[in-house]
Amino acid sequence: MLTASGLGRRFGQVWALRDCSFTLPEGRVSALVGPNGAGKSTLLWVAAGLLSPSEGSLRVSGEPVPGRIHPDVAFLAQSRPLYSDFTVAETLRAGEKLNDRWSAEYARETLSLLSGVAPERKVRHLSAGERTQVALAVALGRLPKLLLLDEPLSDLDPLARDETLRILMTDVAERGTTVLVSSHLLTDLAPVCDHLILLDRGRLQLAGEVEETLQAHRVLVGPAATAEPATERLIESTRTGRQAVLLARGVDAVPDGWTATVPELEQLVLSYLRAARASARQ
Ligand SMILES: Nc1ncnc2c1ncn2[C@@H]1O[C@H](COP(=O)(O)OP(=O)(O)OP(=O)(O)O)[C@@H](O)[C@H]1O
Repeated sequence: MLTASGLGRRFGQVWALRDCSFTLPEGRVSALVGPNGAGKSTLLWVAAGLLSPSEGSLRVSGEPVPGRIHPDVAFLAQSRPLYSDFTVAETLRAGEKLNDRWSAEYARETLSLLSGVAPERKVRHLSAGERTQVALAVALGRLPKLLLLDEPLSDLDPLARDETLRILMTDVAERGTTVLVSSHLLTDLAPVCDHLILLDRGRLQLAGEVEETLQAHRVLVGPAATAEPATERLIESTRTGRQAVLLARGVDAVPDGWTATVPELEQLVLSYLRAARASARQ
């Protein structure tokens, strides 16, 4: 559905995105994670066709992304661009006029499942969370094949967050939508995402199936005084008193006195980010 090859985007001298190659699995939810300034929004803008790549290429359904939003794609930008003078009902009507493919019923239903923002309310009077919900309803009303969401959960209360994730899962299950969603709220996202893209300072740190990626790693805990177990790649090693805790990829044998467990998603992501930070400081 979405394939990036050697993708990069530069703003002046700064590369916001560099040498990114990955393929998003169709009909699945992919989480796009990374610290502030990692390049997540830039990647979503390029994927939406609203920002051109400085190098490499990006294809949606096998075709190069045009310099405008593709009819099969819906993008929820972080700024939630909506006309502030419109009411919610006028916003949904505009969606109908501006899109060849549009389901007024689906947009209305999404909105009512979320918060039931009254249709006569002006967009400029909505709270940040209510704007997000209207923007999400507009995005889904386009019946996209690829849904790009930039921090959709950030200003939602826990109930709306839960409902949003439920709506996304239903959409993926019933319409086979491919979703790429950026978020700092990894704990919320973990139960719904099948695929992970981890960015740091514009570079891809990890890209792959969540379960496969977790199973390829181990958290090793053992006595700090003994030799570290042999691993294919040591990501992070920390020592607290007499105990050593390692996160590693490709662990064949676990020596006596050591334990090995599969990491949690959040633990894996944090280890990769700390390791990338440490190597950048050297
Ligand atoms: N229009 C722009 N002009 C100049 N620099 C930009 C522009 N947009 C982004 N950048 C820079 O590109 C880098 C990546 O920014 P981006 O917004 O993509 O990160 P992000 O991962 O979405 O961050 P956050 O989690 O804080 O939203 C940052 O260093 C940012 O300052």
